Amino acid sequence: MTDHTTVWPAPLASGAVDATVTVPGSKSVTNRGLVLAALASEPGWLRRPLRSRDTLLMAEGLRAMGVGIEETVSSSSAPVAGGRAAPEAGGEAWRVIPAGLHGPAGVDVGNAGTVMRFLPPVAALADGPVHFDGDKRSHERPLHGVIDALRALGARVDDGGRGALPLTVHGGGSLTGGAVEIDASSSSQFVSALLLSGARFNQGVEVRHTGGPLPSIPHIRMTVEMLRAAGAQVDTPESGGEPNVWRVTAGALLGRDLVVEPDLSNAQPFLAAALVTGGRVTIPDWPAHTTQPGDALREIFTEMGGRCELDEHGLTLTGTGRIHGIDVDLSEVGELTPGIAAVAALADSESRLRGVAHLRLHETDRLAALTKEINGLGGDVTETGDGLVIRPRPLRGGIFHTYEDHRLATAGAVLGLVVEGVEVENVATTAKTLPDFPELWSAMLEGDGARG
Ligand SMILES: O=C(O)C1=C[C@@H](OP(=O)(O)O)[C@@H](O)[C@H](O)C1
Ligand SMILES: C=C(OP(=O)(O)O)C(=O)O
Repeated sequence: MTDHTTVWPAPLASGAVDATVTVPGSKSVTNRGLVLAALASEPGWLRRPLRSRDTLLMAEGLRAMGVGIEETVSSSSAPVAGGRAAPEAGGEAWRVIPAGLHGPAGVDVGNAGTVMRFLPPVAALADGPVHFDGDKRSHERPLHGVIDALRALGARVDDGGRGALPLTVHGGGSLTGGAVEIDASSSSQFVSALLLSGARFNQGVEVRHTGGPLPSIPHIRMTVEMLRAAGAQVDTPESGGEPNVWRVTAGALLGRDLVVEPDLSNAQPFLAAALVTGGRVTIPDWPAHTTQPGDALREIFTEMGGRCELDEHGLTLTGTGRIHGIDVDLSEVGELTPGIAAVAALADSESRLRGVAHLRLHETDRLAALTKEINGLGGDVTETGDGLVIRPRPLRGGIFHTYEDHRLATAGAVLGLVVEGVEVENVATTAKTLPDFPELWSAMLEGDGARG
C-alpha cells in the first residue's frame, strides 16, 4: 500500500561526501535474464539479481505461468566477464528452472514497463489464458506495439479494444511468429519484448520499426547481447542488416550462469551527490563493457563539472566544486533525465535536455513532474516539445512530490543534499528498483565504506 502522506526529510550534506556505495543489480539485466532463463531449454542461474518491486513482479509473473524460480545461497564461484573473480558471485542467487508454460494464470505488472511489455509474448507460448493487470498508471502506459504485433504473429489477445492493460493473452501453446511492423517510438521495450521471446516462436521473429525516432537504443542492444549470450542468432542494423530491423532465428536458448551488473542508473543519485557536494563517490564493480545507459553518466557528469576515473576500484566521480549546465540529447538514455535535471537545477548555467518526449509516458509524466517540483522549490524549468530547459535559481525547501516515480524520489534527494528543508514525498516508491535507497543514502552521508 502506498502511503502518500509520508514525507522523508531529505538529509542535507554537512560537507563533501566521501563514500564507496555498492549498488544492487540492474533492473533491466535482471528482468531480461529472468525471461531468457525461463524460455531456455535447461536450468540457469542469476547471481546478484536485483530484488526490487519490478524484478519480484517479473519473477512472480513467470512463476504464475509455471516457471520454477528458487532462492539459493550457493557457494559456487561463477566467473564474471573478463575472467576476474567475482567477490560476491557465490552469494544469493536465483535458480531458474524452465517448464512448460501454463494458463490460466494471472500476472500483476505493477507499474513495471519491463513486465507489462516482456511477458505478454511469453504468455502467447502458454497453453491457456494469461490475464495481465497492474497499477492504475499501467493502464495509461503504451502497449499497443506489443498487442498489435502479437496478433499479427498469430496470438489471440483480448484487450477490450483499449490497446492497453488490462488484457488477456489466450496462449495456444505455441506461436507462428514471422515478420511484423511496429511503431516503437513510444517505447523501445516493444522491440525488446518481441525479440526476447522470438527464438521460441515457430518462425522466429523479424521486427521492423516504422515511425518516429526510436528511444533507448542501448536497451535494445542489451536485449540483443543477452540473446546472443543465450545462443540465439540475432541480426541487427549494427551487424549489417537493414536500419530499424531486428531478426531472431527460431531455436533453443541455453541456460546461463549470469552475474548481474550493478544498476548504473541507480548509481546516478550517488554519483550526483559527489558532483553537487564537491565530494567523491566510488561505485565498485562498474563494468568495463556494458550496454546499460547509465554508463553515459561518465561523459555527461564530466561535462557537468565532475571528474571520472574507472579503475580496479570501480568508477570514482570527484566533484570539482563547479556544476555546469549542459545541452544534451538524452533520447538514448532517457531514464537518466530526472537525475540530470536535479543536478542541472544546481548548475552555474542553463541546461537544455532534449529528445525525451517519450518520458511523458513513463512511471509518470516525468517532464511535467520535474517542471512542477523543481519550480515548487523556486526553480525555473520550462517544458519544451521534447524535453526541458532548466535555468538555475537559488532554491528553497518544500515538499518534493514524487508521483510514484522512483527516479523523481532520488532526484529530490539529490536536491535535498544542498537545499535545506527538502522533504521527499513517498520515498518508499524507490522500492520499484532500489528498495534500500534511504539506508544507502544515509550510509553514503555517514561515509560508510569511505576510504580510510
Ligand atoms: O528495456 C528496458 O529495460 C528499459 C527501456 C527503457 O524504456 P523506454 O524505451 O520505454 O524509455 C528505459 O527507460 C526503461 O527504464 C528500461
Ligand atoms: C522508465 C523506467 O521504468 P520502466 O521499466 O517501468 O519503463 C525507469 O526505470 O526509469
